[in-house]
Amino acid sequence: MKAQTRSLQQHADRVIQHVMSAGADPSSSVVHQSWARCVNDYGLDPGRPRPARIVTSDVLRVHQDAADELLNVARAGVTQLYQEVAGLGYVVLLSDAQGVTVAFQGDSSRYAQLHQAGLYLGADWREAHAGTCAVGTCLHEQRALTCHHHDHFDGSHIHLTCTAAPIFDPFGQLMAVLDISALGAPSDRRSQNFALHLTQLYARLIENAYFWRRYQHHIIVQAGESRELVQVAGQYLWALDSEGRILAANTSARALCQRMGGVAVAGGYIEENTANEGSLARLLDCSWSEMLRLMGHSPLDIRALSTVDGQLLFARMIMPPSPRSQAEVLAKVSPEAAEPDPVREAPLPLLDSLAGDDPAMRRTLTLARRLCRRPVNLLILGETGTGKELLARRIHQSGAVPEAPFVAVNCAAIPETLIESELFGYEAGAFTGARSKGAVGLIQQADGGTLFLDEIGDMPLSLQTRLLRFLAEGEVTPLGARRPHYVKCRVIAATHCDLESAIREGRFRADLYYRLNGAELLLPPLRQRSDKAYVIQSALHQVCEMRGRTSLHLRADAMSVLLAYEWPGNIRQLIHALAFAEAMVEGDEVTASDLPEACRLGGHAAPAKVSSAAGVLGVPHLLDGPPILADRRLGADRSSCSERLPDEGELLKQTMARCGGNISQVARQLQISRPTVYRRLKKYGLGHLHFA
Ligand SMILES: Nc1ncnc2c1ncn2[C@@H]1O[C@H](COP(=O)(O)OP(=O)(O)OP(=O)(O)O)[C@@H](O)[C@H]1O
Repeated sequence: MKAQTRSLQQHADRVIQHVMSAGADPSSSVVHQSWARCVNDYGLDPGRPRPARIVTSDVLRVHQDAADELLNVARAGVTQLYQEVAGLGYVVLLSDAQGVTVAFQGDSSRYAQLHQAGLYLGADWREAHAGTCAVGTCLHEQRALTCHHHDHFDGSHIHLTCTAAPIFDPFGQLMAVLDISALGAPSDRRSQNFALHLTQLYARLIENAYFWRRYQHHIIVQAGESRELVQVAGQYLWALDSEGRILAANTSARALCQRMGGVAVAGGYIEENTANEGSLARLLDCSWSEMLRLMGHSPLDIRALSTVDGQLLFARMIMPPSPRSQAEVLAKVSPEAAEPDPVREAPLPLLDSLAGDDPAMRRTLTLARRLCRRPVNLLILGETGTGKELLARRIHQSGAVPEAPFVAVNCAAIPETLIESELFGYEAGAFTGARSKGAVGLIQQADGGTLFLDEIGDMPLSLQTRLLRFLAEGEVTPLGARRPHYVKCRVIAATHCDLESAIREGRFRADLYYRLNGAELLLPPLRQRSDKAYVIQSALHQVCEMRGRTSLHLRADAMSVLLAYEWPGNIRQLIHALAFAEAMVEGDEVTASDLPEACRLGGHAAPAKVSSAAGVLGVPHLLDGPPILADRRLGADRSSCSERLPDEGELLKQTMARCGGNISQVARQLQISRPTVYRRLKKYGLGHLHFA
């Protein structure tokens, strides 16, 4: 016992001595830098060993739910790795990006001992709690490492040997850490070299399995350095859209991109030649049509291609499975199995591309995919700017009749006095001010298609009753008309309001709520999405298209700012911020200083709760898609909320300068009317400046 205490004390003294003399010297080893963090940043004391922290089962479930999509593929990898190393006394842990062990395999006869050592399901291995350790330090360093015996900071871990490797998502964000640990091992750390290789190998295996699953409905190009092995071990993976643009890449492929032509993969995400303008053709020195010709017919067609810097690669292309060819195969086995479920089987890229790996979004999109061709009304819930209207449009476009009308109505933007005539239409002379020929209502215009009722929570009670009648009976009687019209359309309603409290407070009819709510689709706020990097790249792509840019990419510092910001105005605000940066940037590389001040200062504003037809916060509201129909008809100015916003004047000035003072061009670029350009020039005192 005494000897053990003495050994712990010696370890603690050694750690402290080292931290005192070398501090956080960046040239020191990974382990020593971690020791310095433990003392200086986390206030840990090596002389006071801490018991392992195992989170409660409720907390564990939350972590496991969040990692659900990864766990579905990773569990098999954990089990297989365990089978390889169990005989050598190792256990296997998979921890999430917060350091909590979400999957575990170990010798059940030693569970008590393993539990005490923290080698257990639910163990929290963050550096800030556990000190220097393989999982925690790997999370910090984002690279594979071994933490052997006295490398550990905490004296209670010095008998362990642990090796961990990071698992990244297809955008380079760290998702999880795979670890193998043993309670005892030879003192020579070289005994762990093999463990390091094996853990890295399995981390890549899990990462790639996740990639394949995530992009199973996309074109995938797989490449490797050996023709014989490419099918089983082609280490480079790219997911592509139908134009050959890179949507995502695995770790090896991202590293290859980085090496080539100055393509930066800062922070792990794909930039420049890839996600934006970027096509695989620019990396592989072969046109997209040529690639399709050579490899597009069968995954067995393996072709030798050269990278633009001359490296020889063998590649094959895997097309997304087509429901028809699957049906043909199935028909040979069992005729009834050949009946395809058109919704579940068909790839629906319009829906799928709305999200990366965020579990909440994937759940929403799975539901949307199942329901898009079924005649059910849908209710979309989410804060302002989270993409409710876009999701509604994509559901419509993925439906059975995409060419049918999609009619969008913003219930909050239409004055109460006009909403009835706008929705239901009116006969000639139905009321004072009515057009002489009457007008077809918006509901009738949606016949055969989709009626999108945005901000349904703001619909006046009297109108709710009429809407309910339409939903129940399919009848629309225009004002002043004697006979009803029969209209068949799907209704998708959306709101940021809590409709259940509105019902309790008598502001919303419960029966209407149930009629509208065939299924509920939840859109998480951007700040909670784990696929922020994906959304940022999609938004950047959108801005490039709107502005006619062929290449624009984000430098690492800009990406860090965008990832760290809270986005109270959600994706709409993000798009405005990127549009602002596009106007500010010199050249093709957006840096942090090109972004609006609100983002750079790292504002952590409260989430937007209020109803607002325009976006809120920080950046002007200039770039929405086509204004919704009801707004257009009523001439509503959706950008009116932006009057308060600080960066609008600067953006206007920049755009004026870029367009040489051509007002029509400025109006087009900012997607506002010419009178609004003049109004804003006056407002910001820019009217007197000459931009030509
Ligand atoms: N997944 C996405 N990827 C890229 N852009 C998106 C995505 N979702 C939404 N957007 C863009 O964000 C902006 C806001 O989206 P949208 O108008 O659909 O939000 P909303 O929730 O309906 O907003 P509001 O509640 O204010 O009506 C649009 O420009 C839209 O194109």
